[in-house]
Amino acid sequence: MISIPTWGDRRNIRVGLFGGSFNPIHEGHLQLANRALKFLQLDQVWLMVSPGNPLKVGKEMAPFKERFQMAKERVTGRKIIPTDIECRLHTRYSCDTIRLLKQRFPCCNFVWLMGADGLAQMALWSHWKEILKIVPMAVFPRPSYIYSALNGQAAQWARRARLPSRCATMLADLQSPAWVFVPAPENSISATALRQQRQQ
Ligand SMILES: Nc1ncnc2c1ncn2[C@@H]1O[C@H](COP(=O)(O)OP(=O)(O)OP(=O)(O)O)[C@@H](O)[C@H]1O
Ligand SMILES: O=C(O)c1ccc[n+]([C@@H]2O[C@H](COP(=O)([O-])O)[C@@H](O)[C@H]2O)c1
Repeated sequence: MISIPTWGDRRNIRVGLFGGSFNPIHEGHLQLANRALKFLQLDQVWLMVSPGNPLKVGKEMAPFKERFQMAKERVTGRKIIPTDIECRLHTRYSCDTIRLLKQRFPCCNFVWLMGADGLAQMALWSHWKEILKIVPMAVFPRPSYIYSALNGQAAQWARRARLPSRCATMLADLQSPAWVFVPAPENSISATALRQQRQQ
């Protein structure tokens, strides 16, 4: 269950929404979540284990329970919170998830977090333009995807909404569309490579 901290004062809490298959969770995911906490000055990152990426139907996928359990075991600390919220909301498409979360948690200012590969293929997502219009977004480098991310259809469509990385600390509080490409160390690890290693 997600517990929302309450501040004695005023402000909404800043939450990074980090969705993924996490099949399995790995160091690249944790690096991204930790970098987001610091660089965007977030209060929490919700690591939303996907019941099933709509673009990965038919691909090798461990059962949801197993992926969620691995995420809970791997994540330490209180700011990165593995959650099954998409199962609870009965959503699979990110746009539906974001719409519902914004309604249910008006005390939260959300930012969508993803690696460069996500932005590179975002134009294949359901209602991708609406996603860009309703939530600010932070994109993190991933080897071999940076060029396709920054030159892809989604980035080009939203090019006027791209802000310099020095704006990252206020991204959660900004009106969307707004997005930042976050400078961060690159890590070539992938869940695909880990699954292949296990099979050898
Ligand atoms: N090495 C990495 N560097 C930066 N971002 C990453 C990295 N690995 C995963 N991500 C990001 O984490 C999120 C969840 O990714 P996902 O669970 O699909 O992992 P993956 O390693 O890409 O899996 P697979 O190889 O099975 O496609 C996505 O936004 C993805 O861009
Ligand atoms: O909404 C969509 O159409 C959509 C299509 C592909 C991926 N996503 C989301 O993107 C996030 C990353 O997915 P994945 O499988 O690459 O880890 C996860 O939250 C998915 O639900 C969403």
